[in-house]
Amino acid sequence: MTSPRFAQAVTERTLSLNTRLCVGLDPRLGEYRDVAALRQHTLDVLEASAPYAACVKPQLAFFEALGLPGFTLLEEVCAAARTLGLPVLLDGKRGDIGTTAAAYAAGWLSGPHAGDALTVNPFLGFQTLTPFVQAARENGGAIFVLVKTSNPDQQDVQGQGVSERVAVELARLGAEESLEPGQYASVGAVVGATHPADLATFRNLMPRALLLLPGLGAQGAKAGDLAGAFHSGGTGALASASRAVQYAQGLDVGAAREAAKGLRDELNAALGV
Ligand SMILES: O=C(O)c1cc(=O)[nH]c(=O)n1[C@@H]1O[C@H](COP(=O)(O)O)[C@@H](O)[C@H]1O
Repeated sequence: MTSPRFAQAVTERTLSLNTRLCVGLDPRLGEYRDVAALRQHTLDVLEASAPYAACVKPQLAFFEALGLPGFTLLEEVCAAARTLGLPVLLDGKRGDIGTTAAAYAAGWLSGPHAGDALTVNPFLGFQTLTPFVQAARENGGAIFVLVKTSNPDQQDVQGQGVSERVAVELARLGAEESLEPGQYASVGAVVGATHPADLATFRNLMPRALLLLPGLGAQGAKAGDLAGAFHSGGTGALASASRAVQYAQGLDVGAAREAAKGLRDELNAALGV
């Protein structure tokens, strides 16, 4: 097992740049006149928001929807992020049985389009997480497993204690890793920023997991409500916004930069850091 490089890089960036913001890239073809314009704007938003971001989270669905040009753009985004020093968390929410899970893990955590981390769906059972956990640990990468998603109807499937059961399993996986104080495991968790009342509970259930908190901005979550997800000093969680940055004011890249800066500042103000 190598040291959890992704978690470490994010934490170092959080502390050195004083930011807990994850910038999501969800490039929607309908916003642009063509793929070339989408490509340029996506790369411009990445560069403009990078100084305020602890990591970047490309949503694979929007790249896959473009076909081959989408995969080319994804490679460009990953390369640009690395140049900017930004860790890349691919949002794919993958999950499947046995060898298929292994193929997803190989593809997205070590293949040609790989990121540093990947979101993973645990619905098929805890054993199906194993190839993802192994790949993350072998590469020093990370996975972020869905615990309680940001959408209101998550309750249909994730209610009745299911989210808590997943959290307990992720805590068990995290405890397998030998970590220095202040380090986070290669197994993280997704907990919607739209559930502020539950954040402290999940923080306590998974003390060594980095928490990804999507839903900031467009889904109504407020930076001021997220303190329960963080450890003292403002580490341990990443609040994520996609549309609220990328399309803050249409395709205005300056507005995207200001939106990222504003969210970073609001998060810091709420945490007193
Ligand atoms: O894993 C995610 O990032 C994720 C989990 C979740 O519970 N809710 C959620 O919205 N997301 C993703 O985060 C992004 C949210 O986009 P905005 O609502 O525009 O910020 C989308 O790419 C979603 O797929």
